[in-house]
Amino acid sequence: MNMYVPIQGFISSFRLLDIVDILLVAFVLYKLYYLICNTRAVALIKGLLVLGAVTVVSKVLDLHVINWLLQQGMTVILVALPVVFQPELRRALEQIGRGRFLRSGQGINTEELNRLVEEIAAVTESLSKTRTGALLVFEREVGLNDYIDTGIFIDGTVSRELLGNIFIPNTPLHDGAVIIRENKIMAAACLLPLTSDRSLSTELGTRHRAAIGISEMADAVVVVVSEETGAISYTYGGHIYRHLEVKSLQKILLNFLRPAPQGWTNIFKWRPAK
Ligand SMILES: Nc1ncnc2c1ncn2[C@@H]1O[C@H](COP(=O)(O)OP(=O)(O)OP(=O)(O)O)[C@@H](O)[C@H]1O
Repeated sequence: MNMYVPIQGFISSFRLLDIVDILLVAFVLYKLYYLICNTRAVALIKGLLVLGAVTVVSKVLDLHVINWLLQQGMTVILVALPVVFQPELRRALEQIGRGRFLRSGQGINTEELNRLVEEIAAVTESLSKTRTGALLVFEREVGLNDYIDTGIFIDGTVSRELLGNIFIPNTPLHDGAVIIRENKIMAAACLLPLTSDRSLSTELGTRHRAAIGISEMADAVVVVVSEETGAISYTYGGHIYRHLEVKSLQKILLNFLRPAPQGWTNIFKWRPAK
């Protein structure tokens, strides 16, 4: 039998639409990768891959009992997934619903971004020196209107003076978080969800737990200044990165908030901020 016949058959039946089909699947997989990278879901996927590999090996070796147990376990895991990963699923659906899944552009230009980051660096440095507690949430693709609604609406351009004023202790706006959208302070004194992660250091109180909590629910990047130590930290994807220098914070913010390249041609060149 000629072994090239199936390949020839495959090539001759290949249509232009199949290329479109493959490109679409590649695009959706790429976007899904962006949604889950730097989240808890990565560890889960690794776990599922290991379980899948063990299931295949047990099937090949005819280990009936182990194979049966693994298959039953898989069913339970698949049913439990939507419950455990409700925040991630909600985030994914929100992005699709807001049309962001297909959008690569953001509303802030490089000049505005540089100014924003300068202002944030200046105010963070001064808050850190005076040991004034602060919580700054930078909205990215996932909308934070639910949390903006819990605070006091401001809608003012970001400046070191305005932010410095907001966080003066014992004033009405200092308690809670400031939420920033592009280069606007949308609201202050916002209430954020606390993380339920029990493995966190006991040094971290509610301010830091709120910063981690919101970063689990959305793709926001959050800057925290500790009232107790003046230490600067940021959170993203449910992780906290502590004791930052102002210079590193500037680089991190530039990276996270930089405008994405515009247009379809650049969509595959774009990389999620790490
Ligand atoms: N759910 C929340 N959402 C927004 N802000 C919160 C929330 N819970 C607490 N905060 C802020 O954190 C402050 C309390 O900080 P706390 O001392 O418990 O935290 P911490 O992580 O130890 O921070 P610090 O190092 O600054 O003391 C509150 O006054 C309030 O401003």
